[in-house]
Amino acid sequence: MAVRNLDRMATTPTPTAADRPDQPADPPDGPSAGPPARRSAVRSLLRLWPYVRPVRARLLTAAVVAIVASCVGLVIPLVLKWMVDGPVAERDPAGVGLGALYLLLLGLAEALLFGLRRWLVARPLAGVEAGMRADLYRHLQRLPVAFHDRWASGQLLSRGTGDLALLRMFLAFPLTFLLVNGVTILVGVIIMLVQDWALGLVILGPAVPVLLVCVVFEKRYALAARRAQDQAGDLTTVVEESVLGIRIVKGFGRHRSQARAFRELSRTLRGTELHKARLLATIWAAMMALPEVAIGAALVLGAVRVADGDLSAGTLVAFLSTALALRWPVDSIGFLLALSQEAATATERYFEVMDAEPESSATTEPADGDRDRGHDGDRGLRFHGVTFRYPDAPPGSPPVLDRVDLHVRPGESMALVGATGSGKTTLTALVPRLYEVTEGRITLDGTDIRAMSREELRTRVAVAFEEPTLFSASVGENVRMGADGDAAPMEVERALAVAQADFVHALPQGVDTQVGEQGLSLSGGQRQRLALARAVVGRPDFLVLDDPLSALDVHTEAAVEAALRRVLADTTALIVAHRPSTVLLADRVALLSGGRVTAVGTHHELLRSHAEYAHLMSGEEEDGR
Ligand SMILES: Nc1ncnc2c1ncn2[C@@H]1O[C@H](COP(=O)(O)OP(=O)(O)OP(=O)(O)O)[C@@H](O)[C@H]1O
Repeated sequence: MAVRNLDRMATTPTPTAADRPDQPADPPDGPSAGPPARRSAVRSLLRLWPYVRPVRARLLTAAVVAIVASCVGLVIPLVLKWMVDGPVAERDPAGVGLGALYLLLLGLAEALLFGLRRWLVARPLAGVEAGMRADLYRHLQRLPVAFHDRWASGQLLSRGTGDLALLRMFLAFPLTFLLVNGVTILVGVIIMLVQDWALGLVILGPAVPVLLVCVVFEKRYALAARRAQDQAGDLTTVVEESVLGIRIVKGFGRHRSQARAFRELSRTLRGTELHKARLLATIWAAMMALPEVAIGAALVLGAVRVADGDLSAGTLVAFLSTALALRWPVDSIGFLLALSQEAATATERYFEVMDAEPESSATTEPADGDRDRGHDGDRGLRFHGVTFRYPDAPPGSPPVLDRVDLHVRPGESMALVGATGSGKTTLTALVPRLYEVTEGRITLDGTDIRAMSREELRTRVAVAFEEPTLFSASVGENVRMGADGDAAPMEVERALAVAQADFVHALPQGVDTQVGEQGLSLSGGQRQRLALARAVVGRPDFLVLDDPLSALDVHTEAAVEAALRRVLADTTALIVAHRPSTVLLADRVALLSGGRVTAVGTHHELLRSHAEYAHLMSGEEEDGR
């Protein structure tokens, strides 16, 4: 199926956030889970509280330290006033020297306090980020396959990396500095009003237009930030698909079209980022220009009043120094608001995934029919009127599986045959509960699989798929994953022998050889055999194999089957098969057609009695002989 996905990727670009540049992008979580059209940034950010709670004391201390540091900065103008009206006016060099010493000490204290703040927050915030990332990863593992079918992996990756980094930055800077700057501005304004209330009012003049600009900016920036973050997720998806599908991209000469798709997405993202930059530039300009005009006006008015003798020169110096000291806290508000908006968006995107319902671990009561488990007719693997429709299938579309009845007897191996797209993979995916049946039930030795815990089910049922996924680990570790990682070396050897994976011993470090990302350094057949060894290492009662031997030559396949029969004589197996060679090795065959099992029998019986089966097998019948 992965190969199919890559094929699709190479030919049909999926719709992305970038295709909808005029709207905030919907998360790819189905129609109902889109972001609210208008949301409160504060409410979104409040959801971070459970993560911030454990480090709240540190954050609060850091904020207090920053406020003290900032207020220390505001004392400097008062020392200046004292110097200008005192020692400077009186031409007292010792007093000026003392004043300079005070200024130096105040500056030093301010710098040290800001340094202390950074030290206080660095470690706990790295912990918050790591904790959130661990929760996200854990949650992703628990989400049903249907969720992963719907979501582009790049969207998930970008949430686990870029968005979380944004959140750490928000907790380190904007969260603290919006508070620190707010308090600094308040204290500074009070100092200025106390110095001279008329000049203070002049300085306060631009407050109303600045507030209006902030409100408009906040709304627009929220939309732009959401769009940019979603588009970054789309871009990650394209990069990831191109890297994973590099063989198909190269094999089909798709590098130009992939490069074009990448360019288009990055151009769209660049456009959105420029839009954000323009919004940011506008608010910076407003936040810098308006207070600057007010300071200019206060300077003129103050100078006139000093000339008239209404105001002391020291007061004017102190007043203007305070106003200038407030410039950075005011100027940076736009930037801090922008970061806060991005953090609110990142929080929403994070919780869109975290809010998705995980696989339920609850078990249901066994149906009445399940109570007499062990009854001969019920033993083995049984499908009872199983109907299945994919969760994201269009409403009204016919089910993929329609009232399927099938009984694989204990110890029997049953081949599942059907035209491409007939639902074979889907049927096998229902046994380990990768998807839940829509109607009907599946029983293992008479027990409904929904009445078992997932752990129990996955101990009893092992699976291997046509496209084998190997993890970046040693061969042994990959195989042991089939037995909760605790299979003895003897068991691993046995499983490798069943899967005819003798090639492992010729690898540089034998079973300790690392296999690369997705085992790309091994051949398709070798990977399939390792995946099969992983499936059998735990000696499962039930084995579900989705055409896992397709890449093997007929002789190796026969050897694998013979070993499987010998070693796993008690195992009940359902094997999706395309080739007559595979089918011949099964005890019986079930034909899946039109979503139903239309015939069950031995290969030869079906060949004689069933035209569709004969037709399906005819393509390779000659080769199989
Ligand atoms: N995740 C999914 N979401 C929605 N529809 C799906 C999904 N996976 C498969 N389908 C659809 O379900 C139907 C059965 O697919 P399935 O993969 O089970 O067929 P198959 O018999 O295994 O085919 P093949 O022999 O080609 O592997 C197809 O029409 C397919 O498009």
